[in-house]
Order: sequence, then C-alpha cells, then structure tokens
Amino acid sequence: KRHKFWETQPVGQFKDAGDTSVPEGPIEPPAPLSEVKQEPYNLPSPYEWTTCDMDSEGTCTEVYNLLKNNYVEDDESMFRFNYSKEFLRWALHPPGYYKSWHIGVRAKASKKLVAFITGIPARIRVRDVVVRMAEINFLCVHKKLRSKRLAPVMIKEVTRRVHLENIWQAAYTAGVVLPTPITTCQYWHRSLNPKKLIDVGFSRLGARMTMSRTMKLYKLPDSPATPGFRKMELRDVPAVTRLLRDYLSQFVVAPDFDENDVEHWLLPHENVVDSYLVESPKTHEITDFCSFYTLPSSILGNQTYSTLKAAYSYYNVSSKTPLLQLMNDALIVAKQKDFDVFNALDVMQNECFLKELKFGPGDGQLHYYLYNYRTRHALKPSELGLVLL
Ligand SMILES: CCOC(=O)c1cnc2ccc(OC)cc2c1SCCC#N
Repeated sequence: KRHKFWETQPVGQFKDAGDTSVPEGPIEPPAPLSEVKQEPYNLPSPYEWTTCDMDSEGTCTEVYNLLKNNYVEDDESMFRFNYSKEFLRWALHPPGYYKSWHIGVRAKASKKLVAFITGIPARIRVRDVVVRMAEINFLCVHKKLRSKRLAPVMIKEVTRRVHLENIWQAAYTAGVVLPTPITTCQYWHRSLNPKKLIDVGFSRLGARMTMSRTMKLYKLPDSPATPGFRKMELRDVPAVTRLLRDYLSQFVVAPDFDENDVEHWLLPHENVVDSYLVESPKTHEITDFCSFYTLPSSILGNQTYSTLKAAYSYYNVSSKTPLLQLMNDALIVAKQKDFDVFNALDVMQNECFLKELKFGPGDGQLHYYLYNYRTRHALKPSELGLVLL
C-alpha cells in the first residue's frame, strides 16, 4: 500500500521489515534548534493555524464540538467517540504541557475550527532507556475537508513545534495500519448493560438465550469483594507511584511515571478517571491498584439511545489480590456508576482476566507507533505497558 507521506518520515518502513541488524533507538539524530524551521508550515490558503487554549471555555467548547461531530467512528458507524470537555482538559494539561502543542486549523472567512491535533510531553521507557517523547492524539479533520491532504501538514506542524522543545521522538496510536506498528492490540468488551448493547445492535442475543437469561449472565454483585478496596486519595500518591513503577518495570515499553504524573493521571477525577486501591486492613500496606477512564460515545442512528457510557481499563497493578478478583471489583464499581460497557485492550497482563470475566473480543484493532525510534522487533501486546487516551 502506498503511504506517500509516511514514506518520507523517520519511522520503521515496511521495506525494512525483518532487518534486525539495525540497533534499537533513534532513526535520525536530534538537530540543532537553529536548524528547526522557525515559521509554521503553509496551509492551503483558505485556512490558518490557531493555538487552542483549553482553559478558555469557548475554545474548549469548539474543540469538544469538532471532535463530537467529526472524530473517530467504528467501521460500521454505530459509535463516535464523544470525549467530554473535562476529559479533554485533563488529557491535555499534564505536568509540563505546552499550549503551543494544542494546534487548531480555522477557516479564515468563518473563523470556524475545522481541524485539530495535539501533543503532550511524556517520559516513555523503551527497555532500559527513558526517552522524552510527545504523545500525539486527537488528530481530527472536519468530515467536509477530508482528502484535502490536511493531515500530513498538521502532523508536520506538530512535529515542528515538538522539535522546537528539543524533543525528537513521539508515540501515537491508530486504528489503521501505517509504517510500522510496534505492536497491534485487540479491544475486548465486557457488557455491563447487555440489554442496551443488544438494543443498539452492538451485541446480539446468543442462540437459545433469552434477554433475561442474558442479563443474568452479566449480572454483578452490588459491592466489591476485596477487603480494603477503596477509592484512591491524594495521600496515596507516593505508595501508588512505588507500586505502579515496580509493576510497569516488567514491560518493554511503559511510561516512566513520577509522583506528579501519578497525581495527575491517576487521582480520581469525576466523570474522567476512577481509581481504586487495596489497603491491607491489617498492615495498611497498599498492595493493589486498578483504574479506568470515562469515554462516552455518541450512538449513531438509534431512536432510543444517544449515548454509550463506556469505561476503559487504564493502569492496574495486582501484587497480593489476584488480578481476576481485582478486575471483577473494577467491573462491580463501574456497573455501580452506571457504565454500559467496560473496555480493555489485551495489553499488559489483561489477557489473564478477559475471557474469565466475560469480555468478548471486539472487531477493532489498535496499532501503537513510535516516531523516530526503532525497536529491535515488534512487541507482543503483553510486552506493552502503555495506555494512550
Ligand atoms: C460497546 C463496545 O464498543 C465500544 O465501546 C466503542 C465505543 N465507541 C467507539 C467509537 C469509535 C470507535 O472507532 C474505532 C470504536 C468505538 C467502540 S469499539 C473500540 C473502542 C473500544 N473498546
């Protein structure tokens, strides 16, 4: 398949596949900042660059509406992601973020926001090397402006602004295959509200199954089973950071979270991220942790329902409580919070609970990519310890 743009970029090229003679690491060296293009790339004449201040209520609403109406849909156009404003502010304002990396494109005449792309800084470890990277996300071009080749110039512009901060690597995901995935993950879905998922046409009644039999199959207890299972609080940040850093050290690619990162990414934030831990009733030691983020989707073309309330597995650590039991408690609290479905990728050790907790495999795949960084060979999903929003 021709990738006119990606064949010009420092990413693993399909033609080099299998060539393990090249060492793991950057594909191109950093350039002196004086050699980085100082002015923005040219857009087609009707359009102009804009920097989106997500702390501005008006701008945040414009970004929210652009994504709500034009962002990623599943292959059957049953759902479209509907990231909330609160979630977008959380996702784009981690410690050390750059407003200049929240890039919009406006139509000069109407001043309407017609496209968006973002970066946030992150420290990502690849094997034993911690690399400063940009996590690229929320690339969105208005439906009416597709195939105008806006995406390549937006990717070049965010890359330029990342280079200006002396960062030369990036991480991103896509539902499509580009040169060249470091790994390919599978989505899995655990019904919490099976009747709604059947009514919207996502799930189907199993053979010889009634609706009431199906609802019983997915029924969960009213409260978590693990003694000492409770919401995470600010005072838990140091202990959760230690627990998470130890746990993530087993994976080939994982974030290098410090306490500031844990406070931002994992402290409960209503309608954005929920996190729980197990504090041993006896020793008061924090032994386990689980978390999920809130990402609703618009349900397209359904008379009865307009929104799917979906929870997405985030970072989970089990050191004393079996991961199966910990994740069943996560399902229980997600159901208590009226989520319709609990989604998880087959990354980290998730495989060990997916089938047993009645997750079903999705038909979508998620490909993970690194920019300007070659890994010796592709990873298995179980070697990946990174969840991007
Ligand atoms: C019921 C299970 O499917 C989803 O939760 C869902 C919801 N919204 C989407 C919007 C765009 C979309 O585009 C790929 C997929 C979905 C999906 S399935 C893949 C995400 C997961 N898990």
